[in-house]
Amino acid sequence: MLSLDAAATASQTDEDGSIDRSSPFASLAARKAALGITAGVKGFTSVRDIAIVNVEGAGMIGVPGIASRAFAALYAANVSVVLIAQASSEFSICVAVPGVDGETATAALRRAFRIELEDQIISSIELMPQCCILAMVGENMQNTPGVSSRLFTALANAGVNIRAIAQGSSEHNISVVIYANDEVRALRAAHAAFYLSDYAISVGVIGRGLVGSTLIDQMREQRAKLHDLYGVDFRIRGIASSSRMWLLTSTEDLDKVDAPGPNWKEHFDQRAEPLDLERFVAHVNDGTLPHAVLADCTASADIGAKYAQWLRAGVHLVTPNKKANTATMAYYREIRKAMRARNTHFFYEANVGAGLPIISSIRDLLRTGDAFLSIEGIFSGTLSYIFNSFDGRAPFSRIVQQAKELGYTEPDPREDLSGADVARKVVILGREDRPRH
Ligand SMILES: NC(=O)C1=CN([C@@H]2O[C@H](COP(=O)(O)OP(=O)(O)OC[C@H]3O[C@@H](n4cnc5c(N)ncnc54)[C@H](OP(=O)(O)O)[C@@H]3O)[C@@H](O)[C@H]2O)C=CC1
Ligand SMILES: N[C@@H](CC=O)C(=O)O
Repeated sequence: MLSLDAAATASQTDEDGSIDRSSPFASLAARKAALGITAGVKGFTSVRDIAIVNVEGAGMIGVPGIASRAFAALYAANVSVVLIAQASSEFSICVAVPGVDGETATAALRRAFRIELEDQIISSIELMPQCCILAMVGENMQNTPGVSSRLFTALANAGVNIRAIAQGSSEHNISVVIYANDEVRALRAAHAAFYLSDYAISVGVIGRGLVGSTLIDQMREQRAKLHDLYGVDFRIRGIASSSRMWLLTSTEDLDKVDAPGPNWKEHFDQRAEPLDLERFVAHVNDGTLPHAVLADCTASADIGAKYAQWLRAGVHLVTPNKKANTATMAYYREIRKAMRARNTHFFYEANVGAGLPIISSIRDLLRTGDAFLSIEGIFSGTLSYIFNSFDGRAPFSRIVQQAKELGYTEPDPREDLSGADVARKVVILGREDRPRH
């Protein structure tokens, strides 16, 4: 049994009920608890090694005695029932039992309902092994609307599928049955949703050039502040270049790894292994942290072509890379479909205007009734620099070289010089004009 209790964090509230602000990070949960933001939830517990048995059939509807016979059969087989769920349609009854008793329970129920199974009154009695129960408990949850909704949303956002739900009318315990593999991810997501712990986010950075390195440095600089203000705990768990990757464990800190060298770039040089993109993504999204984010800081179309697959696997994406958003319309739509299917996010504000909030501003305007009349702007830092700097005295190639050194150009400056980069930005903005993709 794995249990995380809010009491540990709640103890950071002073005895007189005031909030201890001496430790800004540790006191976040206590601050939230004192403000009532934890919605009366005291903690979460998981019960491992559970199997569920589902008895299903339209012929059960309105027929008295089915539940009584089912439980009598389980009692006779000496199986203890841990959780019961039945929807008001009476179409199915689901019981959770200890994993070791799953086969026995299924066989006992099949024996008890042999005739109903033959007559198709009951259509199936199925065993679903390898589950666990996540229980949310708290006396003060009673009469607090929205508690279950917050739990279910958190689990959905973490990509955790709920297989059965039970809530006693006392409202002190809401239990959900989930796949055993999702246990850690679910516990962390549930805790974070009720501010009983931090939002731990597993981050993988693909591309460690100008943008990738700057992003990593900014995350390191901002980490403490984001943790304090929002309870967000970024863990960089992987960094990749075009040929190599460095995988960190979920507790390894980028600055305190067991490797010589004063900074992460040197650690990367010493510890990176040959790139295996599939393994890289699987490592970042290995389920030990509830949320996984990939930051694609390349200009690679091959990487962009993986977005739909990754979003469908429950990984969130953030990128300055324009290739995916300017691929075929079919692929553009596929990405949006994948996001909807798994509740994943795809953020690409830096596709146009670098650090300026152009895409979000346009979306705001479109959502509040404005419409595109035309798209005009200066879309290329590289071309602006060249036009402002070229006066015939220095060779054109030197000006382009300077633009590259200043970090304005694409990895391949021909993308800027040919106008392809500008065209991509305009396509990306134009495609924002179709809210129902
Ligand atoms: N520069 C800017 O001001 C802005 C840039 N952008 C966009 O940001 C992205 C990155 O630009 P920038 O940082 O300047 O480029 P860099 O050339 O500095 O870095 C690119 C990085 O991507 C890596 N890479 C390339 N292909 C792959 C691959 N297939 N798999 C894994 N890694 C790969 C490279 O690896 P290696 O180290 O092995 O070469 C390198 O580390 C581009 O899409 C660009 O359009 C967006 C807004 C502004
Ligand atoms: N190469 C681009 C920068 C990123 O989009 C430019 O010159 O504006």
